[in-house]
Amino acid sequence: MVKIYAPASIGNVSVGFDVLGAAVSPIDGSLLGDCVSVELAEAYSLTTLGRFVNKLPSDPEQNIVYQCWKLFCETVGRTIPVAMTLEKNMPVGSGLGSSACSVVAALVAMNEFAGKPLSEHQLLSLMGELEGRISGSVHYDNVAPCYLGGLQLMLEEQGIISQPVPAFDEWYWVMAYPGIKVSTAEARAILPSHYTKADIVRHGRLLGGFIHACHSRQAKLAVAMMQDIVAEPYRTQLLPGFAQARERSIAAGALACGISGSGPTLFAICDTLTAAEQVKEQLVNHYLQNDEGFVHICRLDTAGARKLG
Ligand SMILES: Nc1ncnc2c1ncn2[C@@H]1O[C@H](COP(=O)(O)OP(=O)(O)O)[C@@H](O)[C@H]1O
Ligand SMILES: N[C@@H](CCOP(=O)(O)O)C(=O)O
Repeated sequence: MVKIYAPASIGNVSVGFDVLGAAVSPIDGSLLGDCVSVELAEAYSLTTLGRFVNKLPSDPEQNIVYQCWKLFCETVGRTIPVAMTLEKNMPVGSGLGSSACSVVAALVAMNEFAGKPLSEHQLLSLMGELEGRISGSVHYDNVAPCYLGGLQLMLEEQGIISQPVPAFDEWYWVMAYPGIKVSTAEARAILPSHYTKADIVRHGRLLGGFIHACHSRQAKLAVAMMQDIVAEPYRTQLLPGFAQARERSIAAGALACGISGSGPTLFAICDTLTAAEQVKEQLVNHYLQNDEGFVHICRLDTAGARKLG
């Protein structure tokens, strides 16, 4: 039996729409991610369990894990009969890369089970394709960090999909999921299809500046560059209380704050645990909308998808 855990991720990280992503894990050791296990069986089956199992599609063939199994078998050229189990610990439509967690855990588990017939590059390509089926267009900013860990920049040139960017070890990432759903496909559909030349120039300056600041170890500059002009101005309307929650987070000591993926999860970066705890308190009291919501203080998850059993 192979069991794989795949961690939550922050798509875009404000400044890199579709091209920057970060994997995160709570500092209290809890697992914020999905697990998929695979064992030999006479025929394919999928069992689902976990806190958010009731948010999955009722038709098992609509579950992305089934589609992962099917595409994996097609790619390796043989039908592999397995019993798969998905522990759905991630809320669906949360902005925490929930579908990516299932996709990454399922494909890594299948690859391990089958004796690693696919390379890292082949697996990542499949992950992007499956994520594209769900959100309407291929983007790797959740699957790449979820699979490979850390802060990842999508390159998609010269046979390279993604490469790591050095982040700042002192940063805490406070993740607040309010408990409501935002569909990634819908949050993508409301974005403009054209941007002005001024926006393009500013976006290039911010993203280039952020990556430069990471490589030259200038944390203050990196934080200053974390501005989202591509998605946030248009998506804020989908996130009740986001603008106020951001103001409260900054007032409580956060260095930066933005939408995680397409939301509704918000992330806030702090450079001390004291500040992270103060931000967490503000978000628990003012951003959560129901008892499905939660706030976790996280660190970057540098390991990515990994074997649990
Ligand atoms: N294993 C799965 N995990 C999450 N979503 C799934 C899964 N299988 C199918 N889906 C469907 O994929 C869509 C995921 O929605 P999306 O807004 O992209 O979520 P997220 O941003 O959290 O990944 C939902 O319609 C959901 O029903
Ligand atoms: N770059 C994508 C990221 C979507 O992340 P998700 O966690 O909301 O699926 C986007 O912003 O659309």
